[in-house]
Amino acid sequence: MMAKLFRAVIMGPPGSGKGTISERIAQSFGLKHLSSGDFLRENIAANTEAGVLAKTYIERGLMVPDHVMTRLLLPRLEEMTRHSWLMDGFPCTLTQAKALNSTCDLDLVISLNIPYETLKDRLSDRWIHPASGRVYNMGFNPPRVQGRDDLSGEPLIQHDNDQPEALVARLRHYKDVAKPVIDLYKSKGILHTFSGTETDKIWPYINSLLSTKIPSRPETDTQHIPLP
Ligand SMILES: Nc1ncnc2c1ncn2[C@@H]1O[C@H](COP(=O)(O)OP(=O)(O)OP(=O)(O)O)[C@@H](O)[C@H]1O
Ligand SMILES: Nc1nc2c(ncn2[C@@H]2O[C@H](COP(=O)(O)OP(=O)(O)O)[C@@H](O)[C@H]2O)c(=O)[nH]1
Repeated sequence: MMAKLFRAVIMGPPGSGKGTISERIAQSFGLKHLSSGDFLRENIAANTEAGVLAKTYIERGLMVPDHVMTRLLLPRLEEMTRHSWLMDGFPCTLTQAKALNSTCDLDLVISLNIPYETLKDRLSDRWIHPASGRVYNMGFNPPRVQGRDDLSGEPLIQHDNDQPEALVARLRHYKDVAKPVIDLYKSKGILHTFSGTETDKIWPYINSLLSTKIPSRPETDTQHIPLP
C-alpha cells in the first residue's frame, strides 16, 4: 500500500528562518524542499519566458506578479503528485493560496513569528550565493572560507534589500499580504505558529509536531526509503 503523501507550507517574514528550517525538515523527514526563490532562479538561468519576466521584477526588488508565480509553480506541483513536499516562499498572497488550494490539499502550514530586531540583525549579516540561493550568516552558519560558497567556492554577496533601510518596508508588505493567507489557513485548522528568536530553540517544537504527523528519518539510517 502506498504511504500517505504529506504536503506542507512554511511561511514567515524575510529572515525568519524559512530556508534554514526547511532544510532541517527535509533532512529529518525526507520531504522534498521546494523553494519559490529556487524555482525562479532556475527559470532565470534557463531563460524561460516566465524566468525572463520574473527577472525584471526581482531586479527591482519587487514581488513577481501572482499570475507569473502560479503559471510557473502549479505545473511543477502537478508533476509531484506522487511526492511529499514542503514549500517555502509560496504562497505569499491570497491569490496564490487560492490557486494552490485548487491544485492540492495541504496537511500543515508552519508560520514563523520572529521579532523585528532579530530579523534586522540576521538579515544585515546574511550572505548569499546568488547562483544556488544558499544562505550563510556570519555568526550562525558562517561559510568555511570567509566570503566564499562552501560548495562552489564562488563569492558570496549581500542583498541591498536585506539592509535595515529596506527591511521595514519589506516587513510591512509581508504583513499586509500574508495576513489573509494566515487567516485562511487558520480557518482550515492547519496553521501552526512558532515564535522565538533562535532557530535552534524553535526547531525541537517543529520537529516534535512533525514527528506526530510523519515518520522521522534518523540521520544514521542509510537504508531509509524516503517518503514518496
Ligand atoms: N511567492 C512569491 N510571490 C512573488 N514573488 C516571489 C515569490 N517567491 C519569491 N518571489 C520573488 O523572488 C525573489 C527571491 O525569492 P527568495 O525567496 O529566494 O528570497 P527573498 O526575497 O530574500 O525572501 P526571504 O528574504 O523571505 O528569504 C523575491 O525577492 C521575490 O521578488
Ligand atoms: N543568528 C542567527 N541567525 C539565524 C538563525 N536562524 C537562521 N539564521 C540566519 O538568518 C538568515 C535568514 O535565514 P533564512 O533561513 O534565509 O530565512 P528566510 O528568509 O525566512 O528563508 C540566514 O543568514 C540564516 O543563516 C538563528 O537562530 N540565529
